[in-house]
Amino acid sequence: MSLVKLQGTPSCFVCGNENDNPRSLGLNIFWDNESRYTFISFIPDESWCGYEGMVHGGLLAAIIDDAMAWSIKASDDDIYVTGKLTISFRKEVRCGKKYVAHGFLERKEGRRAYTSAVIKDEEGNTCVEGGAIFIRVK
Ligand SMILES: CCCCC/C=C\C/C=C\C/C=C\C/C=C\CCCC(=O)SCCNC(=O)CCNC(=O)[C@H](O)C(C)(C)COP(=O)(O)OP(=O)(O)OC[C@H]1O[C@@H](n2cnc3c(N)ncnc32)[C@H](O)[C@@H]1OP(=O)(O)O
Repeated sequence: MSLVKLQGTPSCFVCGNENDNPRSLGLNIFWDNESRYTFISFIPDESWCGYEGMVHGGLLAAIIDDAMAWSIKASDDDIYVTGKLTISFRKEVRCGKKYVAHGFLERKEGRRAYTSAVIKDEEGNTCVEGGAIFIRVK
């Protein structure tokens, strides 16, 4: 594994910093140059919950979205926005446990970039799967 830290977007809800966005989760995003995927490690706390102890699915979707956006951005200076996002919640994500998200750029077709992502627990179980079509805006 050869991880490179990506710069993040200062005001981003997922990968920003507390000065530019006090509500940001402040997650660090890394790029694995060998495996060609993004790497986001996180331990959700109670403030991430929907039901008690269970992490809110919308918040996991935001992490998945970021993991995929940065899989494009890692090798492309153009700006892409999420056009279509799909999520499958396979296994509950619990507060206080450690997880990792990976985003993959599958292919590009014209202005579209097709991506996929997973969130796994420490045992390697897939908890969330995602897919997206991003559209290049410039
Ligand atoms: C925009 C400024 C952003 C500034 C950012 C600055 C710095 C960023 C730096 C680093 C960023 C790194 C990481 C980012 C971190 C987090 C990422 C979060 C991402 C988001 O959270 S971002 C918010 C949610 N996102 C939106 O807020 C999009 C709203 N929406 C639109 O802005 C338009 O809807 C748009 C532009 C999508 C299309 O509009 P349009 O008029 O330009 O293009 P048009 O409709 O002609 O489609 C052209 C081709 O895309 C295909 N196409 C279009 N839509 C599709 C869809 N939904 N599904 C499948 N294919 C689709 C067509 O089928 C056609 O395909 P074809 O060319 O083959 O015919």
